[in-house]
Amino acid sequence: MTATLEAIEVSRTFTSPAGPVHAVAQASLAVAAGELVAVRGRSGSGKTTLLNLMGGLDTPTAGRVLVDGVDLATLNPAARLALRRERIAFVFQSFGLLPELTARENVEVPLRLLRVPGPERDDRVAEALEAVGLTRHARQTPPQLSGGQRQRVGLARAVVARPAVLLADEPTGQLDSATGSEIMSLLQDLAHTHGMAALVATHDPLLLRNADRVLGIHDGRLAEPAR
Ligand SMILES: Nc1ncnc2c1ncn2[C@@H]1O[C@H](COP(=O)(O)OP(=O)(O)OP(=O)(O)O)[C@@H](O)[C@H]1O
Repeated sequence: MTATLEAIEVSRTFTSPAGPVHAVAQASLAVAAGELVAVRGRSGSGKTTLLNLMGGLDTPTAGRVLVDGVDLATLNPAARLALRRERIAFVFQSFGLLPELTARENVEVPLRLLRVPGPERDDRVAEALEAVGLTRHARQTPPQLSGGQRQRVGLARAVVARPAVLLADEPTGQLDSATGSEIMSLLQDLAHTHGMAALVATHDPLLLRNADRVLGIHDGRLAEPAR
């Protein structure tokens, strides 16, 4: 089976006053549709850098990143932006919600960017909120929601555009461990149900039981398995 998300010998080297930093070094990985892969590593091991490369937010110094078999480096900036909007979704530790908008309106944002017509938007937002169990809270704004509920809004917003790839950077980092486990389990359900290739960075070993596969990252180098 072709992988939805693939890295081939990807490296990212930063220059710093102290010399080059090899944040990611020759990383290769493949995530299939409907699979949730966790990348586990300590602070500074290269998780965020790897996720940014996989989502086209950063460009590798060497190697290739493929989404649906398309090498991101072959796309011009407009095509890359379009691919990011249509095929890739991010979930952040800090939720990344707009505090003045309701949960419903936050989830609607990606569909507005994609110019999805109003009635279809309404249906898809309702469906996404239901998938994360937040229908009753649709009219509340983020400050009126708990941390776990906010992250559910973040997940609904991530899946509403039906992306092929879901990237989550420490999505449970701000939550207590029980709520964090619930969110991780929901992420896995969403990946399975929607057939998304999901890549999740975490340093929390408790969350790994909800991953279909776990990779370790250490000094920018991936290793498998890491249980
Ligand atoms: N823009 C940059 N310039 C220079 N060095 C950077 C830059 N971004 C990241 N690094 C370095 O690259 C390495 C990997 O950082 P990265 O943020 O990917 O780690 P991480 O595993 O996500 O850490 P954390 O769990 O703390 O978020 C670190 O040594 C970091 O200092």
